[in-house]
Amino acid sequence: MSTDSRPRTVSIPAADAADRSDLIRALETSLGSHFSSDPIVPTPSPLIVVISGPSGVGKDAVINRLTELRRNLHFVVTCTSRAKRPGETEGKDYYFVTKEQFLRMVEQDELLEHALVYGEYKGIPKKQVRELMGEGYDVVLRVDIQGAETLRRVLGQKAVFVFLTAESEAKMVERLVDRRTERKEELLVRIATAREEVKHVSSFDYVVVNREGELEKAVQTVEAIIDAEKAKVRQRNAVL
Ligand SMILES: Nc1ncnc2c1ncn2[C@@H]1O[C@H](COP(=O)(O)OP(=O)(O)OP(=O)(O)O)[C@@H](O)[C@H]1O
Repeated sequence: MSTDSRPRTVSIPAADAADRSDLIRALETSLGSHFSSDPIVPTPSPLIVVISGPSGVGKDAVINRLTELRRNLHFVVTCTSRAKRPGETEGKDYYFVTKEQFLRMVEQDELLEHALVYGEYKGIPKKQVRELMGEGYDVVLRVDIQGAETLRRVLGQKAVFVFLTAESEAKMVERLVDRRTERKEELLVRIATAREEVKHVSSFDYVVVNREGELEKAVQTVEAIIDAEKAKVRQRNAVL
């Protein structure tokens, strides 16, 4: 590569008639340096996407589809002390641990956030987030509203916070009921909690409505948010 950056007087061939590489070479010579193929802006930093919202709005459904579509996005599997539901897989949906194992992780400061939710512990292992981001992956964290508030305190603007909601309370309840994974007492608590939780939307960066039968559209909106975040001049640069 030439180090002499002084412009030279060269004759530049006519743009409409000249051979393409002759023209480029003459432009380079005239400007005193080669045209660099290096990226003009650095590769965007790995992103932490926090997806939250009331029970039954479709967080799992959105995240499952999102990670199918975006190879560079990894779901950070939460640890929980609750029992496995039918169809759930260890290490894919959750890491299922005993209460004692969970409390040991808390003691050893291994969790980014943790909470007691409907009588069971849930928490996000720091190690997994660090390792994935170290390998250049974007990560998606799935937390309830309480967890999102804790993460906002811990991470501030280092992560992007997305509030997912159904289009109405009625739709949200229908989804929860149709899922048939909660007993009636649990349903009551989840619905009462959801009524309070929707009031917290203002502390999020984005809100996405997951309308009945329109899961793909909700997923596309979250993808658009990630793309916009990647195009930001000032990146969030999360370092844990
Ligand atoms: N857009 C949609 N239209 C219709 N059904 C949906 C839509 N999105 C999700 N569902 C269904 O609604 C139910 C609840 O969704 P999901 O389990 O993903 O919610 P969640 O927010 O993860 O709930 P929780 O916090 O209680 O685990 C599931 O049976 C899911 O398949």
